[in-house]
Amino acid sequence: MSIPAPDRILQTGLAFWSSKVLLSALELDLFTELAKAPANLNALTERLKLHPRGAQDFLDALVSMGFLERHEGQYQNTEETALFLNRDHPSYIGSILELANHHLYPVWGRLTDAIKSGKPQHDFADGNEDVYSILYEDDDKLAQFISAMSGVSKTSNGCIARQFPWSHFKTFADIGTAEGDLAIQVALSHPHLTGVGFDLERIARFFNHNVSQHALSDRLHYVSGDFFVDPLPRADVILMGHILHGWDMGKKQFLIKKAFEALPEGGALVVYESLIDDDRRENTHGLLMSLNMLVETQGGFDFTGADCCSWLEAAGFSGTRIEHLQGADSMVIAIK
Ligand SMILES: C[S@@+](CC[C@H](N)C(=O)[O-])C[C@H]1O[C@@H](n2cnc3c(N)ncnc32)[C@H](O)[C@@H]1O
Repeated sequence: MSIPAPDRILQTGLAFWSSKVLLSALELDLFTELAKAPANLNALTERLKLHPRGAQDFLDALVSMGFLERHEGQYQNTEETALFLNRDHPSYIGSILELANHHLYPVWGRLTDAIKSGKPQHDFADGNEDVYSILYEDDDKLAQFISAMSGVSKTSNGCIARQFPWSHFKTFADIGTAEGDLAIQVALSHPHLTGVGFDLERIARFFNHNVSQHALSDRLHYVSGDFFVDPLPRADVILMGHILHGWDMGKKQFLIKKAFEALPEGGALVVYESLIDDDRRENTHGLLMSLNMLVETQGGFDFTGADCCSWLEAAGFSGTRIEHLQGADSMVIAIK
């Protein structure tokens, strides 16, 4: 009979150590600095303005975690960090980690209060404000959040562009598009499509800038609106990425109904999230994402594929099916 070991308990209980080392490395722009050229301890200590006391342990912790390499005293990025954590590289995904470092890390520090009270844990959480109206009051936080959305969604967006049967459709609308990464990836892969990004008015400049950088302004357009107030743009395919999980049950149903109304017969709704497995015991990321909605929003929660299919069918959709995208993300496809 094997005796249980405490290793996993300790690893999880202290996981914030390694998490914070990675987040601080990003905050210090270490990976971007090393993308210019490998450097030794002294050079990095000076360039990043580190105190000598912790510098070597910090850098070697990153080596041991597999985020840096060290050869003959010279530190350099790994293939992974060079690709994803160098701010100057097009595949940079660090913006979600920047959001985690500045915003989520302190808010998650109050998780116990959230679990006991059922309330979000921002400083403003006692009011009834929605998280966006507060986050978007500050230009820097807005820019960070919008770019973080592309960081967290980029890989799944690429899967949706490849996996969904786009050849059957001509138009699409991405609801809550942020800076339009999904719309751009879909349009780049399928030149016959035209699309709309729909989001709050304050996001327009981020979307338009991103779209023009990809020379897609002739096929992708922005429509400003509030999805709780304004009609959704009409299109053959409506996409909702990480939208429904941010809201309570009534608002989820309201948005699904609006999507149904905006689609033609035969049109498709694609909902994509970190769907929780139906038995609620395997997709840890999906379950933690739901707790993230607890600390972040007034009533949001994540859900299983079966939950989502049943809500879509209740709204009149048929032919619902679930397809895995990558990592913890899956999409639910439903036909009107
Ligand atoms: C969690 S982000 C998801 C962004 C993107 N779809 C993705 O998956 O990366 C939610 C998006 O919904 C937008 N949003 C929030 N409330 C909205 C509202 N009332 N009307 C329209 N868009 C809204 C936000 O501005 C944000 O871009």
